[in-house]
Amino acid sequence: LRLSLGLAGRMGSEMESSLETSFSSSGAVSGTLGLLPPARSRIFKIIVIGDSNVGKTCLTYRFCAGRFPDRTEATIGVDFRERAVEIDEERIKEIQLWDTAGQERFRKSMVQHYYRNVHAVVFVYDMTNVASFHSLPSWIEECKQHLLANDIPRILVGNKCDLRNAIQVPTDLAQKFADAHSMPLFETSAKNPNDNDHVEAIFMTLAHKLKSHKPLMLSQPPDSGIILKTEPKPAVTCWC
Ligand SMILES: Nc1nc2c(ncn2[C@@H]2O[C@H](COP(=O)(O)OP(=O)(O)OP(=O)(O)O)[C@@H](O)[C@H]2O)c(=O)[nH]1
Repeated sequence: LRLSLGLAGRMGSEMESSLETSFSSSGAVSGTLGLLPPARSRIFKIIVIGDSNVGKTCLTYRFCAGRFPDRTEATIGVDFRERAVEIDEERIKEIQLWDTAGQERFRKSMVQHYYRNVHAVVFVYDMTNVASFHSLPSWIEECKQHLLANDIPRILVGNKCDLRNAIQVPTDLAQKFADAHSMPLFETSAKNPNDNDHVEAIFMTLAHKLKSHKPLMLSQPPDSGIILKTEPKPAVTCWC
């Protein structure tokens, strides 16, 4: 299921408490999700941020659709992808991945919406592009500026590890950075699921960390799209 909201113009101030979403037949389809999720599902909102071209769309697609997309275009605004998962044999939870635009011109008007009611953040860099690694402090700074609580789980993901001969960011350097910012580091490939840390395992690890968080509530209006209503901020959870 892909919930698409590409244009800033569609995101008015009512977005603070609700998101009007629309279905896209061309989008990612969850392996376990029916056409409409059950009412009152638990939703974990995870934003995926990093420079343009690092592979945010491919990573979220890999997790939600189970494969590498045939082609991608620069994300405009934000794309949502969702997948229902079972955690510790508990009832189904919705993992909602916000695939944000890396290009400044495609994100600036809606950036404040990304950061509302976030449960976790995934910072992505491209292992074959050292500039995307050097940009990470500015992404961390952006989170700070949007008053993201310090205790919100964050992870660092180096993508494209399948391009072995082109690696520019050594693991030990990335590990030092991750340690300095108290984040776990994962190196992966959205393209080749057999390389290093599996995308599936990365997001499921995050979901396990989140399971004690207070959920967003989901309700279904009688004759329109789905409305996701936010509850008060999630309870504090330790990321350790
Ligand atoms: N070899 C390889 N290529 C990848 C991988 N992940 C993404 N790519 C390629 O990298 C390019 C950018 O991928 P996207 O997922 O669109 O990047 P993005 O970070 O979403 O970019 P923006 O939407 O502009 O922010 C595409 O050509 C992908 O095919 C990977 O794991 N390995």
